[in-house]
Amino acid sequence: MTDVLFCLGRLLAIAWRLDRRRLLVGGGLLLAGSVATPLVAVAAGRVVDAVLDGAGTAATVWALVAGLALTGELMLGHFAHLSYFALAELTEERFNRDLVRLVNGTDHLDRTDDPAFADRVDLLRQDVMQMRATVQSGLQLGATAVQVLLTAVVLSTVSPWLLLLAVVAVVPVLLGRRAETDLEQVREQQSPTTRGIRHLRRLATSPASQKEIRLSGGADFLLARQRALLERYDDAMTRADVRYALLRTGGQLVFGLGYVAAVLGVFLLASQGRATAGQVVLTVTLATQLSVQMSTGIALLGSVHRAAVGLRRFLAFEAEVAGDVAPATGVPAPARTGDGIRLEGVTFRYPDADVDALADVDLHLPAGTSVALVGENGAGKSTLLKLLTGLYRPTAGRVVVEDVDLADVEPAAWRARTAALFQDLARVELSLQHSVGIGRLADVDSPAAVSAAVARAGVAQVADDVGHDGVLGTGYADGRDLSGGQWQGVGFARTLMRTDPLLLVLDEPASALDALAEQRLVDAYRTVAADVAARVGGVTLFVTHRMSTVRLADRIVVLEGGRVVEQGTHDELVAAAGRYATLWALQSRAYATDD
Ligand SMILES: Nc1ncnc2c1ncn2[C@@H]1O[C@H](COP(=O)(O)OP(=O)(O)OP(=O)(O)O)[C@@H](O)[C@H]1O
Repeated sequence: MTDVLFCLGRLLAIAWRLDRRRLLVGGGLLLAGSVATPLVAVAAGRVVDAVLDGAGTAATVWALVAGLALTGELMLGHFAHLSYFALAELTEERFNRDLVRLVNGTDHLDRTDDPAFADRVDLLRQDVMQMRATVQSGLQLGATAVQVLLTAVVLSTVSPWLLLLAVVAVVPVLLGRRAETDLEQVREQQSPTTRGIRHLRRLATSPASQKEIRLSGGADFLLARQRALLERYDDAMTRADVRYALLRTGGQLVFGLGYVAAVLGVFLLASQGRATAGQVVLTVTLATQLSVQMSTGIALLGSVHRAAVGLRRFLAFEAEVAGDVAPATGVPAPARTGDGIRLEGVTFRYPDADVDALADVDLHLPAGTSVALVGENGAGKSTLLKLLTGLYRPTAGRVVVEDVDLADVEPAAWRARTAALFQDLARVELSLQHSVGIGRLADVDSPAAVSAAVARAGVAQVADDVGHDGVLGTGYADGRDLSGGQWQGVGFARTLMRTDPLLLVLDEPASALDALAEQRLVDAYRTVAADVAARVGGVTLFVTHRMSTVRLADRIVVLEGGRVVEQGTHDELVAAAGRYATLWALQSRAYATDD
């Protein structure tokens, strides 16, 4: 019960802050409506007694009271609904906003890569929907409690023994709550399965994967896997539903027996002349109402209880995120670098992985240089970039910028001084202005800043075709879809919104580009790298498998199995006749053969 009270207190306090007028109007109308139900029963009893006494006027007055109470109850309910519906919308919006902030609020990506984290976010989304309804449920629960209280008071005027009926009515409430808790537990245990079902559904229908699925004929395979998961989910939920139904039926049965005893008791009193016919009618009506009120109460309590579980989950998540956000250390990012960036004994292992993705890496990236990272698939190149951009924290060792450990630099300050284009770049389906502008929020609405970034990235043609207000992609509006290479170009422009990065990172920036576009990108990259180097001593780090581009770098670092195995200039590494020289020879030969 403490959970329910805590949840109601918290949500009503939020609703109070969001719109106290609506909360008061909705609550007030519901409370007024709750008086009407017992009043109808009292009036019905009085009508019967008045008719039996031959008191026509009294019968008419009480009949009018009953009619008015009934009409009032319906109308008040309707107007109350308008108020709490609007409140529910506001509450949902507020929690959704918080959720987006929290999911993006951690300083590091470590948990975002974790499937369990995705489960939790999925569940939190459902919790928000549940909490949306709870302001309404909470108010209705209050009104129902008042109804039950009034009903009990009126019943006690017939016989104090009838108060026992209200006590018996608590049994279904308790069993109902127990049933809800059990069901909620099973639902939570099943969340990896439901996530799997949703994932397979998305995989089979999303435009990104549709082509391959269709061509490979994989739809049946996905459907079969989805069916297997659905069966597992249905099995678990059916068992849980049966337990739920049994517990609730047990509770209702206890109340049913109490109800029968109460009605028989009043019949007995009437036969002894100790109760009037009107009181028999009153008891039968109120006892029936009590049953309805109690089951409404149980349902509402269940809904609030579920919301309470969700709210606890939400608050725990909020506290965790707060714990993950480094306290503002006050160490700002340096204005420019003279020494560059150093990795000292850096080791990194992904959560739940068995081996290190990077092991004991010592590396100096001198200020103002452009560095190419080379290595086979899985060598650790992208991981290194993620550590340098501060998205991950090293498991051991440190990244140092101008003698300051990156761990001590305020994450937001470091992020503001890094610009990155990752190979799994985000297709930001907004207007071109915002899709590019979001790269530097201060200039998100500045057409001049976006035009400059677009020009520097060499994708002015796309901007000319689409226009700044033209929507990119077809995800939410009738926008213009771009080719893979054009998306990459737009991503590059987004990266270049940051004009003074200490670290510019490009992970396979040309993987989707044709030869001409690649050349344009390489030219743009060289200009930008030189500019960044001259102005702030920034380091440009890029990953590419194309050796012709690698060759242009001031320095080349070769990674293998998470370790740095070679580094130097192109000429030095070719002369060393090691790993790099082999890769260079392989690609040169391929080009020579192509020729
Ligand atoms: N999110 C993750 N969770 C667990 N392991 C991961 C994750 N991302 C990468 N890895 C593993 O870490 C190692 C290094 O991966 P990384 O993506 O850094 O390689 P890469 O050199 O960039 O490869 P590629 O050239 O294919 O992009 C690989 O063994 C990979 O399987």
